[in-house]
Amino acid sequence: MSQPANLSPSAYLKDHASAGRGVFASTLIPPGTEILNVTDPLICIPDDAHLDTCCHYCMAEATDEASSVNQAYRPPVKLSYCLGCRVVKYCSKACQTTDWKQKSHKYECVIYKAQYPRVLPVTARAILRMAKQFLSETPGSNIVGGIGALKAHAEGFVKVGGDRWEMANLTAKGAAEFSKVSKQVSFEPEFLRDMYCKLLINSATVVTQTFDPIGLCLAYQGAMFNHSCDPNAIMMFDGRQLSIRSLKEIPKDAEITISYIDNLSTRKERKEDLKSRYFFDCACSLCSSDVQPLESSRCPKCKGSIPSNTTTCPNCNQITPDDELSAAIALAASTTTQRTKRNADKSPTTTLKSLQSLYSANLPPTFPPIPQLHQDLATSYIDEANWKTAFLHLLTLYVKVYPAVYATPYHPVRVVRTFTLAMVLIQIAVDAPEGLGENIDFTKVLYGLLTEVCGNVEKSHGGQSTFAEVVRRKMEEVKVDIGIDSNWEADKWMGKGLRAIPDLEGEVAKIIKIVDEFLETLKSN
Ligand SMILES: C[S@@+](CC[C@H](N)C(=O)[O-])C[C@H]1O[C@@H](n2cnc3c(N)ncnc32)[C@H](O)[C@@H]1O
Repeated sequence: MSQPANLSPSAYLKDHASAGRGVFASTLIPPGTEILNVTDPLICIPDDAHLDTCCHYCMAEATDEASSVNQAYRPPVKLSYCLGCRVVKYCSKACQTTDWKQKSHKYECVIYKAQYPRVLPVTARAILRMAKQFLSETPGSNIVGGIGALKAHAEGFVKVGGDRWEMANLTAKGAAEFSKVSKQVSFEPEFLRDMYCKLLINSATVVTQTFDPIGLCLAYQGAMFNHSCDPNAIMMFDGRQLSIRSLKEIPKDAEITISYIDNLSTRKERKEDLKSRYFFDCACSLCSSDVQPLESSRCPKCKGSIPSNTTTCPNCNQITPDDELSAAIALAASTTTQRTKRNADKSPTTTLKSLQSLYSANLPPTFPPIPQLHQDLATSYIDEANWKTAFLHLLTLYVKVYPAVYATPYHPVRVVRTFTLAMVLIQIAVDAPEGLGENIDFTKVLYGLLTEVCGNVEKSHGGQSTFAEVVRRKMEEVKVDIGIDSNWEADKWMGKGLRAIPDLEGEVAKIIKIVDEFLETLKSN
């Protein structure tokens, strides 16, 4: 089987027993290794919500739109419309020229202009770009071979029918119709429908370095990796550059897997999601296991953890009545359904009420969707500059959730969220340090959090990444601002986490107390 050029020599492509092609380790791969790097994915474009705020080529966010973390330390980005269509924007002439010549904006521009002020949805924009690039290449080229080999699951789409199949037909028909204004080439709906199916099965959401979704990407090299709910690698983005990095040590000849979905969900939800979106029954090691760590419940008597496959507490032998447990689990499932509905009420008041109900039903902080609700609330409170409340939700995740769900301290999501926690702490220290439980030594905790982030960022994001640069600069700034005492050598504990720093024992105990008290208030409300 021919090997993609961008794949590291430590990985190889081969046919999998039950999942088509897959990528395998040709040697033992240490954690934090870059396995794939694609600087120029076939398609990488802003989604509908970010057409106005991201460069259509490099995906840079306009300065005033970027989240505070992304905005912190990079040159200001100003976007200007393409004067042809007035739909897409660029941060520089260079990006505009490359997109025009190499990425087929020259082709799209007239189509977008003809539809203006209506804007084509991201899937229609993506399939036109995909089809154009496919037809512009000579047969046998990498692009033609790459797109040709992608799974389409057309029979799956037909069989499922309903909304998804209707959407495939509608999008393809619409895009084919729009393409008729081009003097270069127009497409048949059936061809575009095939592209649409391939896009849905093989594309990924482009995220910022802090994991905020901004666009849609199709890189046939990245689409060769199969899924696991307990993946050993992760797909990341730095602008339009896609990489796949190992999350743990991967033994020689083991399959390298990424996760296609939100892993912080129950087995039932994960399996349903994978079946309906990717047409396979997940039989990964986690789905096959009797015990689902996130679905452990909490013993009402001793507060210990009860594994998901029993109702008896292994610690005190208390038996939780079956109906009590089933009611709590059903409440969690309906909260997830409600949260993921397109038009759901996402206000902090409603989210907080849901969170309080789940805690009142005696579920632990790791039970889905409790982590997601804390994250949703933290995001809303950050937007409102309500730093203290945001801090309490982020701190709960930091203390109670991340160590359980992201086993390694260098998991990129854990590192990014720890950085956000540190940034929020800075705001509190600046605005109003009093009134947060017992007085924490903000300086030490902040420096401790940043040493943790700095020590892990090489493995999580790569030392050359934009995020690593942001983190290093922030650390230098904080060192100067707080006048680091040269006797206090926190650098020694770089990357090990707050708990490992002896000087911080007292502060860590205070933090845990703050979180425990916060959870009690949520439960009793
Ligand atoms: C993005 S592609 C992955 C590469 C694919 N195996 C190939 O041959 O091109 C996604 C498709 O691969 C298959 N797949 C991925 N992970 C799988 C898994 N854990 N078990 C079974 N099939 C899987 C499914 O058919 C899914 O729709």
